[in-house]
Amino acid sequence: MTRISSVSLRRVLDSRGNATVEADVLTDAGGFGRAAAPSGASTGEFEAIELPAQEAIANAREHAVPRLVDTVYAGDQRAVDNALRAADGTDDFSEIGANSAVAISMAAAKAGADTLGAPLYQHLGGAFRGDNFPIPLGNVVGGGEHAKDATDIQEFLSAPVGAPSVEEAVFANAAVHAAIGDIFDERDIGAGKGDEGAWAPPIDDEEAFEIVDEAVSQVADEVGFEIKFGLDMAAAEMYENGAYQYSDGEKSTDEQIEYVADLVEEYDLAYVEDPLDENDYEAFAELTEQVGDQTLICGDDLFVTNVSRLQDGIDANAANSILIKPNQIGSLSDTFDAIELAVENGYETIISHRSGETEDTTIAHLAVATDADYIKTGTVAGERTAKLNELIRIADDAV
Ligand SMILES: C=C(OP(=O)(O)O)C(=O)O
Ligand SMILES: [Mg+2]
Repeated sequence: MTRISSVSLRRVLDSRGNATVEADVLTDAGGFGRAAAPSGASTGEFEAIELPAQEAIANAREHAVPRLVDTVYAGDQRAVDNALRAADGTDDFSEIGANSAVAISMAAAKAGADTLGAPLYQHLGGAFRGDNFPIPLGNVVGGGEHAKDATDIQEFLSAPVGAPSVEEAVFANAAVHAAIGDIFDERDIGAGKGDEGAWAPPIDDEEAFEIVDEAVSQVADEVGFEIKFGLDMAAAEMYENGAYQYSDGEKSTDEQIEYVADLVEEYDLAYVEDPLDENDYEAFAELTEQVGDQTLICGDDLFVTNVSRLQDGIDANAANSILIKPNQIGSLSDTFDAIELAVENGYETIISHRSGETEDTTIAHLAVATDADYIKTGTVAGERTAKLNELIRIADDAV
């Protein structure tokens, strides 16, 4: 039986050294699941609410745990998530915290899988999943909200689109990261690392483009398959007083559209996330019209894994892909609903980590379970390699 027999919550560290919520769920039959909530730094305005960890834990213990224990079956994910929604009573999980909600939701899924003796990706995705793997987008250079005194653009992402296997793709991204480190050494550029393990160099975006382009071509030649790159511009963070604020001046919305369209052409970008402000569906639609047949225009802060915001985007023809972050919406059921709506409407899906992470590997399983096109989960750093290594294990039938 997958009936939940206990839910324990505790405060643990995330990769930035902040407190986050970890949940353990046990079932009558001895099934066990553990999951922890990640945390964003460049969060979207419309995300579900993350409460301070202790407050989220106290509120979830009072309101959510009694509704789950001895009542709900961990194998019935909708019932788990409906109980969390009912316990919370708000649209944005501001009562029990999206951090408690998502940790419990993911831990219950793992407990359900464990009770059934199935890997998580199979419990979530069914018997026919496990043969297709997402392309990992690997953050290799970055700045923005993730590192001070580095690039304006938040993330430069290696995209090994021609890799014959997920394992080779993961190693290609690590090789691009290493090649960039070598180029910095040659140019005497001292670079630290940002929150996600990407290089955080004190250079302008133009030089970063040149270096990433060189590293990607060099590694592609070495490995013998195509590697492109992409960006997370996190433009909502730059948008102030009606314009996009760069270190060397500001750009109007029209100038930003032109700038991004030119970058797509010049560097043959595979992917551009949040190139425009999170409230500007119209500008997203204009850019998608211009370059959407050449690249992925992805909504992260724009859609926040929320079906209603995604539906608005579909209606406006804004973007052609969606970033999926379970903690932006607070439950796996809501996450699946967003993925389903995206797929039905021809939007590609990119399952994503947050800048604050733990060793939790749920998103690797989620990507395989939903046959996602891409996964964005870093390149190096233990909390990132935890997910990448889990993908390699899934491909090797070793989970
Ligand atoms: C992973 C990201 O960063 P954060 O978690 O800080 O929102 C992102 O913006 O896509
Ligand atoms: Mg983003």
